[in-house]
Amino acid sequence: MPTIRAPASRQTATLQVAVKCRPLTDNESRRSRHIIQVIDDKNVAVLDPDISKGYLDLIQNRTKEKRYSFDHVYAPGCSNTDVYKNISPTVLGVVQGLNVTVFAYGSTGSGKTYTMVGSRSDPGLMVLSFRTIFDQIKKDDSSDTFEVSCSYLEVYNEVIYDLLEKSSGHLELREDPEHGIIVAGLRRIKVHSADKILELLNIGNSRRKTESTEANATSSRSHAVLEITVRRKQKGKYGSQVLRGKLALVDLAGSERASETNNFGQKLRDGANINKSLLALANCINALGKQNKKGLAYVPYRNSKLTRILKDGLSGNSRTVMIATISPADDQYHHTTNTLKYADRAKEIKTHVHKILELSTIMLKTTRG
Ligand SMILES: Nc1ncnc2c1ncn2[C@@H]1O[C@H](COP(=O)(O)OP(=O)(O)OP(=O)(O)O)[C@@H](O)[C@H]1O
Repeated sequence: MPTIRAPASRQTATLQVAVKCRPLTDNESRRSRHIIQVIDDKNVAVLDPDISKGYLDLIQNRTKEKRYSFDHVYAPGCSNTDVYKNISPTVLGVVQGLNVTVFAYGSTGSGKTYTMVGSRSDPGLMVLSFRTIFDQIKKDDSSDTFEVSCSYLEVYNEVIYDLLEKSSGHLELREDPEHGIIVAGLRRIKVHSADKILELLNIGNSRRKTESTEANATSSRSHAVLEITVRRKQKGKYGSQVLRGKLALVDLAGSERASETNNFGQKLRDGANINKSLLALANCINALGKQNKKGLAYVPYRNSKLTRILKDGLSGNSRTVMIATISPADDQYHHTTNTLKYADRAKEIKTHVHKILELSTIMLKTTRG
């Protein structure tokens, strides 16, 4: 169906960046020190992992302690619901025809899957998002009608698979003049309740490639993208128009150092491919951050499937939230500061948000007269 942009609603948005620190795991509590100090709901310090340094080192700047500021900082005691409370208004833009992207970024074992998928007692952002979308639709007292559909894919070793297909073949990315980057042949299922999406999410997650690595017992070896599309049909004086909003929820695979995971063979190759796409993502974040500070810079989206899929979320028509996940353990200092460095750069990224209107057949007939 042909689409047009709604020019009146076009606005610039800044990427919203939040940091979530998980608690020490039981294993870590025995061998690691907690080095994350959440100063307040916007500021966080990573303490020097070397405890031999004292006050004098600190004032003479000989310490590796680092401080950062973000839109939100969540301490280890915070639940996924606490995180969701602050992003819920953004997520609900999807019911008004806006595109929204939420992604978790962090090293292996830092809590990305926990944040996006969660557990029964602490549901993650994917589950909380689609529950509130359906609640919002139920509460809507206009005469608009809604159609919700969902797709779920993974990028594993630079190959795209449909997580909603039992034995999915390799899927290809295509550039569509109206819809931007699309995944050809990806199944999109119409859903009428949050429970149905939860069922699809669980089926998809059971098909996701996970492995036990030294760094995380159930490490995600693929990047997963759950996409929820809401088509809102509005009846007006001159026929009807359809607003189309899209919510992309992304759980990235963890970046890791081969030397730390003790992987070899296939696992090592997986790790290299995961790192390749995460490096491409980091390079895009770098370039986009520079672009907003110093003007135009080349952004290498085409270097990986992941960055092509995330292109809209990173600079195009999307309100975007990045949740940087970190571990509080002292032996993760380098991973943590690396994650926070990219999160800090991502704060500079701007997107350009506008509603997408689909021209309905009624309207086309009217305009064709
Ligand atoms: N907020 C939290 N509260 C309690 N446990 C948590 C929390 N966040 C993460 N964990 C635990 O930490 C471990 C690693 O988390 P998770 O699997 O989400 O990491 P990940 O970043 O997705 O890792 P990978 O990239 O390897 O897939 C899991 O055992 C998880 O249950």
